[in-house]
Amino acid sequence: MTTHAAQFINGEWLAGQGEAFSSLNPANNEVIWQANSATADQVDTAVKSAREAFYSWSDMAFEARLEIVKRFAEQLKENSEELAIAIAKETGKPLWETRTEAGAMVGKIAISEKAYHERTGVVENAMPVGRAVIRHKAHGVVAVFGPYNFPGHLPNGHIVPALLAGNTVIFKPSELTPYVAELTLKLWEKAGLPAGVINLVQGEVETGKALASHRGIDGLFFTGSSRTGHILHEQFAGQPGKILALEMGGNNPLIVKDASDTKAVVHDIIQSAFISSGQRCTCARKLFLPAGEQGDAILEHLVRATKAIKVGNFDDEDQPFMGSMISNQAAAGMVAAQQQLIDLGAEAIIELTHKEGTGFVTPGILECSNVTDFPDDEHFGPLLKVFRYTDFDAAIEKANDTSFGLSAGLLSDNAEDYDHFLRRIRAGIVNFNRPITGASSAAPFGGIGASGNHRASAYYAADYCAYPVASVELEKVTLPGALSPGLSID
Ligand SMILES: NC(=O)C1=CN([C@@H]2O[C@H](COP(=O)(O)OP(=O)(O)OC[C@H]3O[C@@H](n4cnc5c(N)ncnc54)[C@H](O)[C@@H]3O)[C@@H](O)[C@H]2O)C=CC1
Ligand SMILES: O=C(O)CCC(=O)N[C@@H](CCC(=O)O)C(=O)O
Repeated sequence: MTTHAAQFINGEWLAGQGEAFSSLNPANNEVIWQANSATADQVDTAVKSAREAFYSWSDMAFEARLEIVKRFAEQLKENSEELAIAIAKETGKPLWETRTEAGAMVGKIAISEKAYHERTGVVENAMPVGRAVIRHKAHGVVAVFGPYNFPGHLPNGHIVPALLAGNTVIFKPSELTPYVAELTLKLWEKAGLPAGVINLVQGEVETGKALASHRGIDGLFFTGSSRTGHILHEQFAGQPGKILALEMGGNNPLIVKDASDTKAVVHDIIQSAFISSGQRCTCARKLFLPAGEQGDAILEHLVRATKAIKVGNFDDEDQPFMGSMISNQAAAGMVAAQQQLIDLGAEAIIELTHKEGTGFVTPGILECSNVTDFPDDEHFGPLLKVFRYTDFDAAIEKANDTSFGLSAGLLSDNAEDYDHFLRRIRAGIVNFNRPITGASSAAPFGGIGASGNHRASAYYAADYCAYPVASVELEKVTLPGALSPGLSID
């Protein structure tokens, strides 16, 4: 495969002037995309073109911006199958799942329009003299960083609200999913977005560093690992004028207590732990099961159902539940993580296995109740750690024993247990009798602790895409009826 013009800067597709890099289909290592990365100079040009486009874009009426964003939604709909296939090829996720990702990208437009009005609209309040008006203004030029696991939907969740609010954007996708990013930008281009309003800089970490450290950006919206998020947070220290929104990983607990429908419990555990081959930030990593017969029965059933999970190619006619992980390296990392836990005293109830040289793994379950020195790491793959408990409060305490705080769930027939759980558990997403993956775009999406910096995305993305401006206004300069004591204006 030859290299090609993969940088979209000021409305033009340009060849990168940096190192070449490529994207592989993780199921068979076929090269599906190859190009040269953007250099720091090219990132600089992209920032300048976004700055130049800012006034004309932000001065446009909201409805005019919305019209273009809606044309993008039309493009997404017309090209949804091509996009779903691209996501599947590049990430390894099965087509049934990537079709929902393409659908979520379309859904994001109406939700972001609603959120713009409801969270950042114009509000007027009468005052004794004049009126108080709240408006919101775009920050300016913002950088969007995306992860590989939802290469379409998650960057889109920053880009759409950012553009609607009037910002101009420089998008740096994951270096593992450049192909999906390129296709998405081509749809923005077809939608007629003016030159410079969105720019794409492709590359590996060096390109990301050049963009994140560029003095010309007014903000950075990041979805990715906690490790990178923390680096960015340090880098942004001492720059209070720049907005930084961090959506990072999790080490998410799911507790089962007195739930009578074992099949439903097992279903919700599997959906929570193994969907997307465990590569969702919301995936359950720790499962708390009651000690005793009830927990034994659930575990037995879970083991049976997990062993029956179909793993396969994204385009298999008989669709698998799990596709390949993002890369051979990520898959090998899961085997290493499993071994580390076993060395610490965990027992493999089902061993996670890796088809070497590919991203394919089978799901694993580890019994970890006796591991004392448990690492607080996000293992971003299909490896579920089981803990048995006798006391509900002790289980909640252990569930909270993490620096992360993204998602958490309770499966129970007892609503009072949920009330208690909701009060005690520390997470931004807390579910009851539902899987802890599959969050709604119509709700805020974000975590606390090492999972985020209190700037939730999805429905609340509008909040970090604009700043509020408070004005006290009167049609004409008018002398007040009563002057302040000690004043005489003759
Ligand atoms: N909370 C949330 O909304 C979500 C969080 N995630 C998290 O994302 C992670 C998986 O995504 P990855 O692509 O592996 O994340 P990552 O942190 O490796 O990369 C994310 C982006 O940051 C860039 N980057 C990496 N190092 C950088 C640096 N030093 N300076 C500037 N840019 C840099 C990458 O090139 C990429 O564009 C998981 O930890 C997952 O939990 C994924 C989806 C949703
Ligand atoms: O961003 C949104 O519109 C809603 C959040 C969302 O879609 N979350 C997904 C995937 C995020 C991840 O875990 O990587 C989910 O909760 O399953």
